[in-house]
Amino acid sequence: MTAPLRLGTRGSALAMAQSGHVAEALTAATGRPVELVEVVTAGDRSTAPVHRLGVGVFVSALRDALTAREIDFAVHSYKDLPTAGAPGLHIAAVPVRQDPRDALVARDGRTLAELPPGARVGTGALRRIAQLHALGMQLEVTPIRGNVDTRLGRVLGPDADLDAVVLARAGLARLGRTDVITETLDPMLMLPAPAQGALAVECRIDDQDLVELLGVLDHAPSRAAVVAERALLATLEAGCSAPVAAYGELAEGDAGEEIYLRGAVISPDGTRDLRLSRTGTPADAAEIGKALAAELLELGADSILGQEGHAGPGTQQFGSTE
Ligand SMILES: NCc1[nH]cc(CCC(=O)O)c1CC(=O)O
Repeated sequence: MTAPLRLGTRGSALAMAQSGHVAEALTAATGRPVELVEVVTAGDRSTAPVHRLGVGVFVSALRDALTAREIDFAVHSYKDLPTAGAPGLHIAAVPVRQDPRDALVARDGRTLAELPPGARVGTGALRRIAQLHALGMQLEVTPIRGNVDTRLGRVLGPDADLDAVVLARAGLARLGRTDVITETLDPMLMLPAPAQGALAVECRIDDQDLVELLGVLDHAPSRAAVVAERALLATLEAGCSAPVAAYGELAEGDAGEEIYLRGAVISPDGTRDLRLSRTGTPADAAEIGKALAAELLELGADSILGQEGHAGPGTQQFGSTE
């Protein structure tokens, strides 16, 4: 019998759920047993605000464990990965992406349009804060953090102090909690984070057999969309905490399969809101992302990103939460 493959994971409910799904899918496709190995990250041990720690702390402990050969592969929420890759490591698969849209969980079953002026809406990500302000609804946007249950408790719990929270639909779906969603937000109102809803399955690049084995989980359309969205983010030299949104959709066009990429850069107070889109073939995903970012820069995206909250090139791993 072959030894089980060691899948390193954080211990949070969300991380365990998505690692468990990937483990099951891999065993189903290849017959190889997989065991989950919990890796405790500095981010899990600390209660400091994530914008001070940076989401990089969640990722780097897993990458250290990979490099040290303590685990064979790891599953990350793709949107939490810094745009710079890790030396010696390789993203062997981008599995089928979940619905990348954001979700509203509001009291009394309300939709976004039903929230009155002054309604208190909690969210951690600058990208969401900026887009909520840009709606011009006089929402009182409150920064929150914590795991999914903690955030939901701010609206649904006995000590609820908020009227609504906005969080990724994919996270709720992986935890089996889509029942609490009162509205899945249209990307016209709330464009998702680059790579939201996608996972990255990473291993050592010199582990040739494993690179190939994990490849069975790769979903080409999901990878193309993520490549386009992340190329946009990287070209803007923005990190996963910046008020940058991107969403690539694949559809059958006149000239075969096409990718429709939308991108946005919004000032945290919502007063400046640049949105553009671009179409091309999935094979050109990275070029589409770069070109769209270049257009946004021509319109002044860099002056928005220079404002508060932009980590800047080289320091993106210390950005705040998305
Ligand atoms: N850093 C938070 C984070 N990272 C990944 C997800 C789940 C969604 C996804 O995988 O994109 C979440 C929660 C959220 O944004 O509400």
